[in-house]
Amino acid sequence: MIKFKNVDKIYPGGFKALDNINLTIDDGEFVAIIGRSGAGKSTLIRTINKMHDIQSGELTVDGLNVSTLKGRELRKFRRSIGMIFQSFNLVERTTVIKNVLTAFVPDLNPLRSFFGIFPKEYKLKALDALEQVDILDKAYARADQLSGGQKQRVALARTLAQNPKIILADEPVASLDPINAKQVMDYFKKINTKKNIAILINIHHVDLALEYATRVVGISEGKIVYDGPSEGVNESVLKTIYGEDAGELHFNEEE
Ligand SMILES: Nc1ncnc2c1ncn2[C@@H]1O[C@H](COP(=O)(O)OP(=O)(O)OP(=O)(O)O)[C@@H](O)[C@H]1O
Repeated sequence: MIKFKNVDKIYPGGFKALDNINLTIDDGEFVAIIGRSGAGKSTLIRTINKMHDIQSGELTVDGLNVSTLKGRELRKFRRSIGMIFQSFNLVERTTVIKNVLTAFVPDLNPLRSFFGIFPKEYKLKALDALEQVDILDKAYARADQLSGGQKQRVALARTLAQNPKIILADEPVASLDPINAKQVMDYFKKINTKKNIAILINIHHVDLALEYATRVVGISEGKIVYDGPSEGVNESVLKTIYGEDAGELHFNEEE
């Protein structure tokens, strides 16, 4: 369970990017975070694995106070939380399987890690993760030979290899065409339902957010202005989140 209690995030320079956030996310939920550019979506997601520190309030994950974590404890904590980025963050000039195997680097002794020697058990786990996102046939292809959608599936496999309880995804489909975007979203859904992994996804595509997430959190100027089921997101909610420009989203209540 992720719990924000009166959380503020203030960037150096004094900009308040999160303003009194109160939010509880249970195990296995699929939550989309939506809002205008600069609303604070990335900041919110990145406080959860302490990529960003908070300034006040309390943020806990399964009872652990995130602010107090450091060193080995923080590294262990981060391994239980997968992170997916818009830009995939793969090592392009190496194979797909080696990219997935990087998930196990923290488990290796330094010598094995230096030479990139992975025990068979880890290779089998990496292949299994690739199979879960149906990309096993590309295991020995170089990452730079894959399409954007395939790269994001490899990134998902690498995250799955970590055996996370939570996956944070920061605009994971923003650079994909609509077909690949839907395909990647299908894998998020599959992982969420089959493995009961909580998914928190920042997304600009409102249609995809409503189709895939069961819960939507709308952010505006660092504040939560909507938190409820996807079905509850109507035109007036979109106006609250996006302002009057929401009309341009062509939201259709009858869909
Ligand atoms: N390192 C930083 N230093 C100062 N201000 C920052 C920093 N990172 C983000 N901000 C500001 O905090 C606010 C929230 O940024 P954030 O990236 O969380 O927004 P976002 O909703 O994810 O936007 P986008 O959809 O464009 O990615 C923005 O006004 C941004 O300019």
